[in-house]
Amino acid sequence: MTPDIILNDPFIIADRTFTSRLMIGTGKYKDMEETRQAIETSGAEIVTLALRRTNIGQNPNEPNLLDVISPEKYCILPNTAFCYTAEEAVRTCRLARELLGGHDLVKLEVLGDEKTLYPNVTETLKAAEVLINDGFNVMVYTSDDPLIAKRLEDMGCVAVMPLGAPIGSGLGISNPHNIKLILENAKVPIIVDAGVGTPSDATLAMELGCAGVLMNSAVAHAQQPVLMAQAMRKAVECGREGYLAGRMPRKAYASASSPIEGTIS
Ligand SMILES: CC(=O)[C@@H](O)[C@H](O)COP(=O)(O)O
Repeated sequence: MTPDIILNDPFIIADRTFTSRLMIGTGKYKDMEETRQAIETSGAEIVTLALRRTNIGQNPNEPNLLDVISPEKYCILPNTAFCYTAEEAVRTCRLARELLGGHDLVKLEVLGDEKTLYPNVTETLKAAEVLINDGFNVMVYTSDDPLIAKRLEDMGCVAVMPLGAPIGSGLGISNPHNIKLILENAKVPIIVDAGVGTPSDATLAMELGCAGVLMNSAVAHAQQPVLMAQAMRKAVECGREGYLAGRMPRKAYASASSPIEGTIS
């Protein structure tokens, strides 16, 4: 039987309710079929794509990802990967809105350099302001700096997405303490985006209290992407359930598993 606490645990982004807290990218797969299978197996409902590298209708003669990942089935989240200035990111979001018939949920990422793919926070703040004023619902990729995360929330971003580690690194969550600090003051969903390498990384993010996890490389570059998609689905669910259940207190000393108190007589 599913406990009520799980049944009453909606994941809401920009007034839309989702069941899955795993969000997944579409890059780096062997082919479209593998992309389709992995995404379906992951159970993700929000699927992100880099508009600058993915054809969703800009090139009518090329295969269109939306033929495989249908907007009727998934919430498509266009992202601004490969944008290095606020201006490029804003232009990319506007193009996405046009191509997707007015869809206004976007993932903003403005990158600093090609080596680290770290967010350029100054340009991210600029772009977020323009996009919010233009009516977009902005989910924003950012550093794990708690002050910047709060500022992005206060500006009106609908979700704040601190990195776990650099995009594509698979290094896991390098600074869980910062993620905790971000979570402490957050009123919007905090989603770890980037750097997840293993299911246990995803579980940790969820156990910390994150609302969700967004990943791409850990699934697409696994030796068995579809199997990894399944593992990630379970890992995110498992971490969420563990978070809601509440961990036992840590103790400095042992405590017998069958103590006298509480013995059933
Ligand atoms: C897919 C996406 O939107 C990116 O932010 C990023 O690619 C995710 O990072 P990983 O590939 O490290 O999971």
